[in-house]
Amino acid sequence: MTRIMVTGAAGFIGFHLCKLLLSAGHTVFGHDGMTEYYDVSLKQARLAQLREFGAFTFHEGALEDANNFSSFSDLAHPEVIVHLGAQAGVRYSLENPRAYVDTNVVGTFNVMEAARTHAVRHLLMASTSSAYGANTIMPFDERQKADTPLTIYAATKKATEAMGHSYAHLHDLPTTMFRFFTVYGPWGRPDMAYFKFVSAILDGRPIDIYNHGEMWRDFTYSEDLVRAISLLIDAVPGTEPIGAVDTLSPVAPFRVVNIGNGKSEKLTDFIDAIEQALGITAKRNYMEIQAGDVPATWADNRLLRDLTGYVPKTDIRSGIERFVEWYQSYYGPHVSQ
Ligand SMILES: CC(=O)N[C@H]1[C@@H](OP(=O)(O)OP(=O)(O)OC[C@H]2O[C@@H](n3ccc(=O)[nH]c3=O)[C@H](O)[C@@H]2O)O[C@H](CO)[C@@H](O)[C@@H]1O
Repeated sequence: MTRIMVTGAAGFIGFHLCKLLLSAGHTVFGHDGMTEYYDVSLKQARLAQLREFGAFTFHEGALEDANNFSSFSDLAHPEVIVHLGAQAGVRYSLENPRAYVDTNVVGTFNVMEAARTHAVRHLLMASTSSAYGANTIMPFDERQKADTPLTIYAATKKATEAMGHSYAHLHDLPTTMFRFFTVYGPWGRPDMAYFKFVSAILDGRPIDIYNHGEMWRDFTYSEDLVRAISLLIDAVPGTEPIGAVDTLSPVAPFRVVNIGNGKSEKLTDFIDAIEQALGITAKRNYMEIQAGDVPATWADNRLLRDLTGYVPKTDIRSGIERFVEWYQSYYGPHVSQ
C-alpha cells in the first residue's frame, strides 16, 4: 500500500480520487486551500466523508505558502503525489487573473519541490483540455502543438506542463500531466454548466446558453475520470514509449495524457439530458459566446487506453441522471444551493 499525497482533496475530483484510493487501502494525505471560490460547506461535506477513513490525514493551507506546504509534505513523506489543487474556472480567470498565477504557477512549483525533496516514485499533475486553446484539429491529440491558450487559466496550466518537464529532466522525476475534459458528476463544482443548469431549472430561473448552443464538449464522468487517474498512478513514465501515440519526452520521464470520453457532444443535447432527468423543460436564454471560451473539445484517448487498458465510457444520459439524483438528495428536490 502506498503513501499518496493528494492536493485539492476537498475539491470535486480530489474528493472522488481520495475515496477511491482509501477504499483500495492506500494511505492518503489530503491537502486543500478551502478557498471561497465556491461554497465552502460543499467542500466540508466532501471532507467529512473522507475523514471517516482512518488512513486519511488532512491539512488545510494555501498551495502558494511554501513553508506551510513543505511542513505538511515532510509529515506525509509521500511515495506518490497527485496534484489536483488549483484555482479552477475558465471564466473566473478573466475577473481575478492573479489568483491563477499564485495558486497554479507558484503553488505547483511548491508541489514540484516537495516531489523532488521526497524523491517520489511518480508525480501526477492536473492540466486541462483548455491547454488546446485555439486548436481546431479534432480530436485533440496530445502530440499536437498547444501554444495558443485563450485565457490566463489555460496559460497557467500550460506553464505547469513546461515546469513539470524541466523537473522531470533535471531530477529524473517521473511526471505525468493530465489534460481533463469537462468533468461532471455527483459532488460536482457549482461553477460548472451542469450544476448551474440543474439549480436554475429547479428554481424556475432561465439558463444562460452560450454561443446560442453551438458548443461541443467531451463530457467526462467523475468516477470514470478518477478510475483513469488511479490506473495512471502505476503507469510510471520510464525511458521507452508505450505504443505509437505516446508523448514520452525524449529527454525526461515525462508525458502528457488526455482523460476524456473520446466523444464530442453538442451542448444542447447535454441540456436535453438534464431536462429529461429532471422531467422539467428549461427556460432557455441563448447568448453570445463568452470571452475566452472555446467552441469545441474532443479528446483523442488512445494514449490513455495504451497506458491503462481503460477509457471512460459513461454516456451523458446516465451520468446526468446520477448527478441529478445526488443533487436532489443533497439539496432537497426543489431547493437551490
Ligand atoms: C468553469 C470551468 O472552467 N470549468 C471547467 C470546464 O470548462 P468548460 O467550459 O468545458 O465547462 P463548463 O461546464 O463550464 O461549460 C460547459 C459548456 O457549457 C457552456 N456554458 C457554461 C456555463 C453557462 O452558464 N452556460 C453555458 O452555456 C460553456 O460555454 C461550455 O460550452 O472544463 C475544463 C476542462 O476541459 C476545466 O479546465 C474547467 O475548469
